[in-house]
Amino acid sequence: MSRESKKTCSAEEEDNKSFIECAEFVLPWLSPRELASISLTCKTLNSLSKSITIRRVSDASRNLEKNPIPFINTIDSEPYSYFIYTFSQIFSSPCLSQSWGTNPKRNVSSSVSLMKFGSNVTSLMSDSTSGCVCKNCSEDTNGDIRCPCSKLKPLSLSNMGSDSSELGLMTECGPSCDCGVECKNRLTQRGVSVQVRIGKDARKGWSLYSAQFVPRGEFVCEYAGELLTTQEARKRQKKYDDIASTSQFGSALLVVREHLPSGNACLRVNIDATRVGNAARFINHSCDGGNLSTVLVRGSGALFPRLCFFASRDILDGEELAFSYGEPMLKQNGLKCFCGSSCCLGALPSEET
Ligand SMILES: C[S@@+](CC[C@H](N)C(=O)[O-])C[C@H]1O[C@@H](n2cnc3c(N)ncnc32)[C@H](O)[C@@H]1O
Repeated sequence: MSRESKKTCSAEEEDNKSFIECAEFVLPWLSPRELASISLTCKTLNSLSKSITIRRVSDASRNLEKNPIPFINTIDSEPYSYFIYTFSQIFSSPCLSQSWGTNPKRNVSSSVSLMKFGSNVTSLMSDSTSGCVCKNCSEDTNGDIRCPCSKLKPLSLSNMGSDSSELGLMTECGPSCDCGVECKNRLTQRGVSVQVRIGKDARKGWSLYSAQFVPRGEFVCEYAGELLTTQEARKRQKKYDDIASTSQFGSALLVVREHLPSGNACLRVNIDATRVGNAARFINHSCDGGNLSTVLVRGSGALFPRLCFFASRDILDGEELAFSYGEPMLKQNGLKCFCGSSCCLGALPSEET
């Protein structure tokens, strides 16, 4: 090979390298449809798109959780479910975006969105004076947390129209406390705490399974998503109902009501995990209450409580995770329930939002 053609060749290689680098940066921001269409334009982009799909399938959490959360679909050809990942609740915003499937060897990660979501979470504060000044709240010999933040008086609660006794209340250190994320009184603030995987069921769609033994009482995960005003929640629910009436579509909008002991509703929290959420958006309903209990967790200085799931009994490795979406108030166009429990009522609970 002449010196001239060697030179041209290495210039081409350089061009190709920067093309791939540029594509590696841009492609993880694309939706599955955009990724599929761009993969048709050239061989290089096709193989890059395939590797991005493989990375997406291997971890729904985009490296944001301690353990990867893989998708396993043996039912049809949909490789993964596309949504924006957040490990806690965030204020809704029309223009959220997040990359997914970047090459872990390159220094292009989801950290931009993580920072964005992180600041969004801390801005959900009521005041900065109610927290503790402990440096790291510790447990006493009985296993109780020694911290003023874990001693707030519980309110009585109800969620999604269900019986008030079903929803517990916990208080933790929050954004206005001095202690850090490793504090013992921040059990529910470190993301999904057990190993899980997302599988597909022929009738229920995507479902969340435990990938380890989980003892009764253990914290599993938060129900993360967009916090909506009631007006926005009603608007979205209507849109979701319309879509569900003509196609197989599962929304993930939960309404939680917090009551005063008198029984009058005092706070309503609308969490929509349909577009932005975490692994909990894949937890299906079970008429027998499933294996998860719901607990509202209030953090000192936080404006809104967070909805968290704890194991209501021992959960075996491979078991599907489920909870009760609430009382069945059957609508004419209500979705069929396939929970398979002996007390199944045949329809999913659906409340007027
Ligand atoms: C929070 S999402 C759960 C994840 C959902 N399966 C998916 O594919 O994304 C709620 C939706 O899942 C479906 N679903 C949940 N529990 C179900 C059940 N027991 N039987 C049938 N469908 C169920 C319904 O479509 C419901 O609107």
